[in-house]
Amino acid sequence: MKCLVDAQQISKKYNNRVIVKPSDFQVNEGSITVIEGKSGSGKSTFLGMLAGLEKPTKGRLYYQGKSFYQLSDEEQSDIRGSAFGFVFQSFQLIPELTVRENIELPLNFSKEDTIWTADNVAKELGIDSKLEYLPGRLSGGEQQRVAIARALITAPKIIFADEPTGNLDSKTTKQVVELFTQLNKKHGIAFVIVTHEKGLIKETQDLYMMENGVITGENHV
Ligand SMILES: Nc1ncnc2c1ncn2[C@@H]1O[C@H](COP(=O)(O)OP(=O)(O)OP(=O)(O)O)[C@@H](O)[C@H]1O
Repeated sequence: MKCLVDAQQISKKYNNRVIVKPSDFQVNEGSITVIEGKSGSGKSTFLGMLAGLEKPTKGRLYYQGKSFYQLSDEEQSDIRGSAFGFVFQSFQLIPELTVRENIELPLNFSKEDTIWTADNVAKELGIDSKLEYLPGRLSGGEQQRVAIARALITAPKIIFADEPTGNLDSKTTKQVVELFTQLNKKHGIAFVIVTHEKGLIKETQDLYMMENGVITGENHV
């Protein structure tokens, strides 16, 4: 299995407070990785470091063999824009833009060609009838599907999801989880999901726990 992201002894401190202790971590092509932990355990910070959004205080992060945080800002944004997709708890859709415009936003930041269009990605996620709506008219579950469509449109290798079901009821949570596993199986997209919910994804082989900035669990490299 090919390793996409290889973190070596990454750690984070804020004002001398250790938020994430030095950790090694790998994300493999086509894998589903889940990191469970309580609020404040350091999950979002850890995910941000893996996703190239937050520079570790110490340690190295390699993306396909390149030392990510030693690349130029432009090279870093190119990788984030083309190879990574992001899904957040609060959806982070732009209320003034239509669903179609929200989905197409990342295309402005990606240099790579993509196989997806707003139409076919929306169809895949069952929101094709909502493309011309503003996000405010959609339910929470539908809004998260729009956010997933937006993450998908650049055909990323990895989608990083920070509490993606945190604002959803249990039925919608199940649907979103099914969608992730379906996208993983069908398109080989890797997912890294942080959550406070235990047992969110049963299919995962890569389950970790985060507690007080320490990550535990077995990495199936
Ligand atoms: N930019 C920052 N400056 C200072 N402290 C920060 C910063 N970002 C995070 N922290 C602190 O780091 C700790 C871990 O935060 P983090 O968001 O990573 O945890 P989490 O497990 O994702 O929690 P939650 O699920 O509540 O978001 C918290 O105590 C938080 O206050």
